[in-house]
Amino acid sequence: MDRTNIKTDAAAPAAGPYAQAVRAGDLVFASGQLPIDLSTGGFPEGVEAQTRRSLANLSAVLEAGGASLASVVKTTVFLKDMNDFSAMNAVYAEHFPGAAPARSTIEVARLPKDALVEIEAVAIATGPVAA
Ligand SMILES: C=C(N)C(=O)O
Repeated sequence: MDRTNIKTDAAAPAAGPYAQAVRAGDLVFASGQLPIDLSTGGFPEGVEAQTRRSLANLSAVLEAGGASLASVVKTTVFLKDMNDFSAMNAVYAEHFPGAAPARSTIEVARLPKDALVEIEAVAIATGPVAA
Protein backbone atom coordinates (compact mmCIF):
# COMPACT_ATOMS: atom_id res chain seq x y z
CA MET A 1 0.00 0.00 0.00
CA ASP A 2 1.17 3.46 -0.99
CA ARG A 3 1.71 5.54 2.20
CA THR A 4 3.22 9.02 2.31
CA ASN A 5 3.59 11.32 5.30
CA ILE A 6 2.49 14.84 4.41
CA LYS A 7 4.51 17.79 5.70
CA THR A 8 3.83 21.40 4.74
CA ASP A 9 4.98 24.78 5.98
CA ALA A 10 1.63 26.23 4.85
CA ALA A 11 -0.07 24.86 7.97
CA ALA A 12 0.82 24.74 11.63
CA PRO A 13 3.42 22.07 12.35
CA ALA A 14 2.39 18.94 14.23
CA ALA A 15 2.27 19.63 17.96
CA GLY A 16 3.66 16.19 18.77
CA PRO A 17 4.99 12.96 17.25
CA TYR A 18 2.45 12.63 14.45
CA ALA A 19 2.17 13.48 10.76
CA GLN A 20 0.17 16.53 9.70
CA ALA A 21 -1.52 14.07 7.36
CA VAL A 22 -0.96 10.71 5.75
CA ARG A 23 -1.78 9.92 2.15
CA ALA A 24 -2.74 6.27 1.73
CA GLY A 25 -3.62 5.40 -1.84
CA ASP A 26 -6.36 7.79 -2.90
CA LEU A 27 -7.27 8.84 0.64
CA VAL A 28 -5.79 11.62 2.76
CA PHE A 29 -6.07 11.31 6.53
CA ALA A 30 -5.50 14.73 8.12
CA SER A 31 -4.57 14.80 11.79
CA GLY A 32 -6.57 17.00 14.12
CA GLN A 33 -5.67 20.58 13.23
CA LEU A 34 -5.23 23.01 16.10
CA PRO A 35 -6.10 26.68 15.45
CA ILE A 36 -2.47 27.79 15.41
CA ASP A 37 -1.92 31.04 13.54
CA LEU A 38 1.36 30.61 11.65
CA SER A 39 2.12 34.33 11.84
CA THR A 40 1.96 34.47 15.64
CA GLY A 41 2.42 30.87 16.72
CA GLY A 42 -0.59 31.35 19.02
CA PHE A 43 -4.35 30.90 18.83
CA PRO A 44 -6.77 33.62 17.77
CA GLU A 45 -9.42 34.69 20.31
CA GLY A 46 -12.77 32.93 20.45
CA VAL A 47 -14.27 29.81 18.96
CA GLU A 48 -15.30 31.40 15.64
CA ALA A 49 -11.77 32.59 14.88
CA GLN A 50 -10.29 29.33 16.15
CA THR A 51 -12.63 27.28 13.95
CA ARG A 52 -11.67 29.42 10.95
CA ARG A 53 -7.98 28.93 11.70
CA SER A 54 -8.30 25.16 12.26
CA LEU A 55 -10.08 24.87 8.92
CA ALA A 56 -7.41 26.98 7.20
CA ASN A 57 -4.75 24.66 8.56
CA LEU A 58 -6.82 21.65 7.55
CA SER A 59 -7.22 23.04 4.04
CA ALA A 60 -3.46 23.58 3.69
CA VAL A 61 -2.64 20.08 4.92
CA LEU A 62 -5.20 18.52 2.58
CA GLU A 63 -3.87 20.52 -0.39
CA ALA A 64 -0.36 19.31 0.40
CA GLY A 65 -1.70 15.77 0.30
CA GLY A 66 -3.45 16.24 -3.04
CA ALA A 67 -6.94 16.76 -1.62
CA SER A 68 -9.02 19.77 -0.57
CA LEU A 69 -11.90 20.77 1.67
CA ALA A 70 -14.17 20.05 -1.33
CA SER A 71 -13.09 16.40 -1.37
CA VAL A 72 -13.54 15.79 2.36
CA VAL A 73 -15.81 12.84 3.14
CA LYS A 74 -15.65 12.83 6.95
CA THR A 75 -14.59 15.20 9.71
CA THR A 76 -14.38 15.00 13.45
CA VAL A 77 -14.73 18.22 15.41
CA PHE A 78 -13.43 18.25 18.97
CA LEU A 79 -14.87 21.06 21.07
CA LYS A 80 -13.75 22.13 24.52
CA ASP A 81 -17.29 23.34 25.23
CA MET A 82 -20.43 22.07 23.46
CA ASN A 83 -21.98 25.49 24.15
CA ASP A 84 -19.79 26.58 21.21
CA PHE A 85 -21.62 24.17 18.85
CA SER A 86 -23.70 26.85 17.06
CA ALA A 87 -20.82 29.29 16.71
CA MET A 88 -18.56 26.56 15.35
CA ASN A 89 -21.30 25.40 12.95
CA ALA A 90 -21.73 28.85 11.47
CA VAL A 91 -18.05 29.07 10.49
CA TYR A 92 -17.85 25.40 9.54
CA ALA A 93 -20.80 25.69 7.13
CA GLU A 94 -19.06 28.52 5.23
CA HIS A 95 -16.23 26.11 4.41
CA PHE A 96 -18.43 23.29 3.11
CA PRO A 97 -20.92 25.06 0.83
CA GLY A 98 -21.66 22.00 -1.33
CA ALA A 99 -22.54 18.53 -0.12
CA ALA A 100 -21.48 18.52 3.50
CA PRO A 101 -19.16 15.73 4.60
CA ALA A 102 -20.15 13.26 7.29
CA ARG A 103 -19.15 14.58 10.70
CA SER A 104 -18.96 13.74 14.37
CA THR A 105 -18.68 16.48 16.98
CA ILE A 106 -17.37 15.57 20.40
CA GLU A 107 -16.95 17.61 23.57
CA VAL A 108 -13.65 16.84 25.24
CA ALA A 109 -12.25 17.67 28.67
CA ARG A 110 -9.21 19.40 27.24
CA LEU A 111 -7.39 19.91 23.94
CA PRO A 112 -3.66 20.29 23.31
CA LYS A 113 -2.37 23.77 24.22
CA ASP A 114 -5.87 24.49 25.61
CA ALA A 115 -7.40 25.08 22.20
CA LEU A 116 -11.17 25.55 21.99
CA VAL A 117 -11.47 23.42 18.84
CA GLU A 118 -9.55 20.85 16.83
CA ILE A 119 -10.70 19.42 13.49
CA GLU A 120 -9.54 16.28 11.68
CA ALA A 121 -10.68 14.94 8.31
CA VAL A 122 -10.54 12.16 5.76
CA ALA A 123 -10.59 13.27 2.14
CA ILE A 124 -10.40 11.73 -1.30
CA ALA A 125 -7.23 12.69 -3.15
CA THR A 126 -7.91 14.44 -6.42
CA GLY A 127 -4.30 15.15 -7.38
CA PRO A 128 -0.72 14.29 -6.53
CA VAL A 129 1.06 15.01 -3.26
CA ALA A 130 2.54 18.51 -3.49
CA ALA A 131 6.26 18.52 -4.27
C1 LIG B 1 -3.17 17.99 17.94
C2 LIG B 1 -3.17 16.71 17.61
N1 LIG B 1 -3.66 16.30 16.45
C3 LIG B 1 -2.63 15.68 18.48
O1 LIG B 1 -2.05 16.01 19.50
O2 LIG B 1 -2.80 14.51 18.18
